[in-house]
Amino acid sequence: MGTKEAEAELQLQGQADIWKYMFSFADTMAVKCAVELRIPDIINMHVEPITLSQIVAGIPDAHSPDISYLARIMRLLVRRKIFAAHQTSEGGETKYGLTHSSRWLLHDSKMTLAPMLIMEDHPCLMAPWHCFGQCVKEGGIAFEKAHGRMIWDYASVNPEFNKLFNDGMACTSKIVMNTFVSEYKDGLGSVASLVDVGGGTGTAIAEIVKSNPHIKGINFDLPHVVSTAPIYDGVTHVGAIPKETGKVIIVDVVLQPEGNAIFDDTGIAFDLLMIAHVSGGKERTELEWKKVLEEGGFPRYNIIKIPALPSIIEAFPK
Ligand SMILES: C[S@@+](CC[C@H](N)C(=O)[O-])C[C@H]1O[C@@H](n2cnc3c(N)ncnc32)[C@H](O)[C@@H]1O
Repeated sequence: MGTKEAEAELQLQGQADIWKYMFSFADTMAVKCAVELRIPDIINMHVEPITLSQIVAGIPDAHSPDISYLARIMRLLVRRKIFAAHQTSEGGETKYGLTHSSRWLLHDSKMTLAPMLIMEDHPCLMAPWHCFGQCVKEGGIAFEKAHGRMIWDYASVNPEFNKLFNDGMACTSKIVMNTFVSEYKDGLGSVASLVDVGGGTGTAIAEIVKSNPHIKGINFDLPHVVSTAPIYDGVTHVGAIPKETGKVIIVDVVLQPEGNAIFDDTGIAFDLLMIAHVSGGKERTELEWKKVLEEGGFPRYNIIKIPALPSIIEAFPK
């Protein structure tokens, strides 16, 4: 290929990339629609792949459904491997089944990302993403620019948002803790009491205590969050870290900006999420964690990689 043709090809690819990024949100909205309509649950209930009419028949309150819209949304979702399309016979109706991705979107499953997806893609939490330019130009907090107050204040006066947020966090915690308790057995053996700082409604500490009944669990969060938290055996509130024997166990992303592991891209997106939703929050590279921990009086640390988005960071006081 000559230089001119190669340049033209690169230009065309560049244009195609921009079209793709311009409409990346279409994937998000299509998945959100499927979760809102509980399509994964409807398919799961039937056990076997089902037709569009069967899907529509299972959608609650669909009084005058438009199946052609659903067909077009499903076409994209099949392309993205969220659902699998099965052609039963030549010219026969397509049937839709679950995939490894949509199994994570079942509402009534112990391990689900559905509440997190509904939360993150809610207009209220999407609005701050539109304020990034403003943040770069003048600093400040994206959520506050979009909603006039910080996220935790907003949640404290808006019970519906408080529930949306806490439910999203709780389902994510359950997934991460499932991996955490099996991958960090040794680290938990010697722990007598454990404080989850900013532990939300206590899902994480409850999961830890359930499989480690020797641990006294303490869930620490804001009053409007704790007041809606379920009661868990072995979990109470407030605590402190003993100087000599204590450690801080952090379960958070360790960014690998150049990395190619399966969660590395999502880690970078989570860092932007921190700009969008919280004040001063960020995801950190190992070097940044080291600095924060040293400044906080925890000069020794281990990073334990687990098969999950976050890693385990054990930090020990001087
Ligand atoms: C990103 S959420 C994490 C929730 C939980 N750790 C989880 O992973 O599911 C951050 C939590 O910090 C809590 N929080 C924010 N500021 C706080 C403060 N000053 N004191 C205690 N908790 C706080 C929020 O209410 C929220 O539940």
